[in-house]
Amino acid sequence: MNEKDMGTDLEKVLISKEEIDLKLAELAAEIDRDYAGKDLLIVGVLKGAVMVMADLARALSSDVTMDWMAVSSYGAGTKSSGVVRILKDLDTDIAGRDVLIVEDIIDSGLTLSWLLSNLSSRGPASLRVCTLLRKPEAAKVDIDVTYIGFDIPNEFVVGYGLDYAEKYRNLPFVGTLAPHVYGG
Ligand SMILES: O=P(O)(O)OC[C@H]1O[C@H](OP(=O)(O)OP(=O)(O)O)[C@H](O)[C@@H]1O
Ligand code: HPA
Ligand SMILES: [Mg+2]
Repeated sequence: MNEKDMGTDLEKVLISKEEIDLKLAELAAEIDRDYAGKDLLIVGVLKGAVMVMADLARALSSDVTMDWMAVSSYGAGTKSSGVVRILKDLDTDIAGRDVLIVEDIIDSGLTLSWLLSNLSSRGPASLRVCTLLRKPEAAKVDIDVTYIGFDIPNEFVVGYGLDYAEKYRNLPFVGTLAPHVYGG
């Protein structure tokens, strides 16, 4: 294991910090190009997207504004409950704004599907999604995602914002958890 010693909890590093940095630089260049001349608002979905937001925002050359929404659908387990709760709403009125939702992961897609319908009802000029990770095999709903970092296998991952029972978010890479940690 590199960078931080997480003992035997982690099984393997799936995506290294270097791979994440390179990918975010590519995505930022695309976003800069696509929104040139626009007044983009990026919306991070707390808490998982904190690292992606922080690093993506710094990789962008354009001026953007940032806001946050907190929703939760996972609780302490490894499965989405499908019930999404707003824990913190946006401070910004997004009517007429170009909005880009930034996520750490699309797993079942239930969180984002709910969020997209919630935010689109507020009348943004445009609404798109950027996610670092996506699990194509886990999708329960089809979501149109414009900016995707990595498609990953259907395994529970942690690190770089992603948690298991609120732990491991501060790992600088994305890794898989050893089954004994979650009783697998
Ligand atoms: O596609 P889905 O199956 O809906 O899963 C993806 C969502 O689940 C996680 O958030 P969570 O609700 O666990 O809260 P957190 O961001 O605070 O960890 C993750 O950060 C995504 O927001
Ligand atoms: O694989 C995952 N890991 C951590 N949090 C998550 N939320 C959805 N999928 C995941
Ligand atoms: Mg989240």
